Order: sequence, then C-alpha cells, then structure tokens
Amino acid sequence: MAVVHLLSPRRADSFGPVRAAEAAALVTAARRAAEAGEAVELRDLLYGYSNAVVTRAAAGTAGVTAEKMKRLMGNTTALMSGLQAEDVLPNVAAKVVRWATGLDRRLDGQVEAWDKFLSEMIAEHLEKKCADGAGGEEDFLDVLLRLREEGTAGLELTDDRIKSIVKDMIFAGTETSSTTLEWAMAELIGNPWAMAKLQDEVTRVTNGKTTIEEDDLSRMEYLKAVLKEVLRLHPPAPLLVPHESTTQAVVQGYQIPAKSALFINAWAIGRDPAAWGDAAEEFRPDRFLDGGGMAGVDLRGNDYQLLPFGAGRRVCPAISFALPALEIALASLVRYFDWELPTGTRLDMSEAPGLTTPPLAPLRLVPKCRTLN
Ligand code: HEM
Repeated sequence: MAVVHLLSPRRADSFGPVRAAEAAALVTAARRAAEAGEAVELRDLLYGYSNAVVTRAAAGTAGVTAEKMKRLMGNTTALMSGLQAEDVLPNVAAKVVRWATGLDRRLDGQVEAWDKFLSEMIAEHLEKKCADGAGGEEDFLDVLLRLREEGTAGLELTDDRIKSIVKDMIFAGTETSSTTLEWAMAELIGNPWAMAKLQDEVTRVTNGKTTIEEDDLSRMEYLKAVLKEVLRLHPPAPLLVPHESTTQAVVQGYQIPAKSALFINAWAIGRDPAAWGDAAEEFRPDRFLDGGGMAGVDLRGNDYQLLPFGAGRRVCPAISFALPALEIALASLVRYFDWELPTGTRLDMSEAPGLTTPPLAPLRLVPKCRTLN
C-alpha cells in the first residue's frame, strides 16, 4: 500500500510544496531566535518541522493537530519502549504484572485516544470531500478513502486499517527525521570544517536566489554525503525494527530457528572497521564523494554496510519522501544561519536509549543570520 499508492516517487515529489513551506517556517522560527540573540532547542524546532511535513502529507493538516499528535506519540513511545513483562516472564505471570502495574489500563487509554483522534480525521476528510469534491493534491488519507471507494486496494480497507496505516506513517516518519537532523547539526558543530564546506556548497548552488528549490538539492553532492555520514553514525532506529524469521536458517554457521525474534544492529554495522576502515568512528562525509573510497555506497538497502532504512522487502518505503525533506531542512539551516554553542556549554555527543536514539541532551544552539549574496 505504502510503496505503490502512498509513497511512489511521483507522489513523494508532489509533496515538494509542503516541504518548501515547512522549511520556510523553520527558517522563520530560527530567524526569530537569531534576532532576539537567543539559543534555540533544535529538537523542538526539528520535531515540529518533521511532524508538520509528515502530518500534512498524511492527513493534510498541521498546527493544533500536530501538537495533539506529538502528545499522543510521546505517551505511546514511553509505553512501548524498554523491557516488557512478556520478554522475561511466562504468559500468565506477565498478564498479572501488566494488570497490577496498570500497564493494560494505560495501553487501553492510549488505544482509545488514538482511535478518537483518527476517527475525527477520517470524518473531516469525508466531510471535506462531500463539500469540495475531488481535485487538488491528495494526502495519504484521501488516497486510502478513494481506493476504498473504488474497491481497487486489493484488500478490504476498513476504518481500522486506514487508521493504522495513517498512524504508522506519522509515527514512522516524525522522530526518525527529526533525530537525523538533530545529529546532523551536532556533527556539523563538532566539525566546523564540514560546516564551512557545506555552507560553501549551499551558498554557491543557490547564489542569487531568494529561496532554495528542490532542483538545487540535486546539485548538492556534499549535502548528500553529510546526510549519509550522519545516518551511518547515527541511524535513528539503531536496531531497525524487530523482525521474525519465518523458516529455519543458517547464518555464518549459526542455526536460527523459525519464529526467532531478530534484531539487525545497523548502528554497529555502520561503525565496523571491517567495512569502514580505521576512521570508522570519525565523521568524514568526504568518504562518500568521488575518490573518497565509498562513493558507490548507497543507503537504499543494496549495500549492507549502510542500513539506516533497513533492506529487503520491509525496507523503509519512504526513502524518496524522507531524503528531500532532510536535505531542504539542513540546507536551509546552514544557508541562512551560522550556529554556535551557547557560551559556557559543551557539545555532548552521548546518545539517549530508546526505540530511536536522539542525543541524550537536547542540542541547544544560537543562530546568527548570515549575510547572503
Ligand atoms: C530519516 C528518516 C527515516 C529513517 C532513517 C527510517 C528508517 C526506517 C526503518 C529502519 C524501518 C524498518 C525497516 C525494517 O523493517 O527493517 C522503517 C520502516 C518504515 N518507515 Fe521509515 N524511516 C525514515 C522516514 C520515514 C518517513 C518520513 C516515513 C513516512 C512518511 C516512513 C515510513 C515508514 C513505514 C510505513 C515503515 C514500515 C514499513 C513496513 O512495515 O514494511 N519512514 N523506516
């Protein structure tokens, strides 16, 4: 559903205006801080940006809805993270623990809150469709409702299925993107030569223009190399998502029984000297440029040493959607501003534990407006 209907290259392209508008809003928010001489918490800013891009693509809405969704997602992630009773206890004992700790009640509450929120979204879309008829760019929810009406989805699109798909999209797309951008800014602050090189490229390619257009991004080789290097060192889902083997298999001599829970440690693979050489732990985007030794290594799941999006059948279906959203945001942040750590603070590159791994301490930086040609 996602690959064919929601995130085909054509549809991913159609969200260009959404990305451009949200990148402009990002710049406006940073400019406000720059003019006031204040530090900004990048996490807030970038979460807002990523959530707005994904929410607008999924359901054509941002603003208050995005705020509400942020709260819902935070609560759900907190409940999903960490050790679960089922992981260590027999079934009956796990049930008792869940009941006694109130986990079941809190999970039910979350399910209800999501259900209400998504039902309202569907109702609004159906109402809007009645009032306006078809036309204009479709968001994911529009597409799913149309496929249901046409009966061409290949499966029965019940309300529950539609809600799950929309929620999965927003969930899968928000924190992954904002975490990547936060690490990108942290690495660039820690490696000022890379920041200078990226600023030079973005300024050169957009020279004389007032805005960055998506066509410009295709001419920013270093920007792409920076993002690859960030995703190599800091894959936002470091263990991807858990998989389960369907049949018995042998991997490098190890017997893996059917129905084993399998985790791929993309984080460790991305730092393995056997794949990346002695400087595996260092931030060196140039390795992905011509002559850098890794120019041919791509992140779409074909090269197993770089797996931030996974690989194979369950590879992230949104790579063509995610990359331009990351590129335009990062290019905008470095084109319009110089960034500094607030006086008296140090860059902390420690990682937070969890399903996604943002920096442990949210990155705070002071933007300074750049003089542009
Ligand atoms: C930096 C950005 C992103 C990264 C690093 C990322 C990474 C991933 C990873 C590692 C997986 C699991 C792959 C596996 O099963 O092994 C995944 C799945 C998925 N991603 Fe992304 N993702 C990103 C952005 C997005 C965005 C923006 C969306 C939606 C608009 C999205 C939608 C999905 C969906 C729906 C799945 C589940 C696919 C399935 O179950 O087969 N992702 N992503």
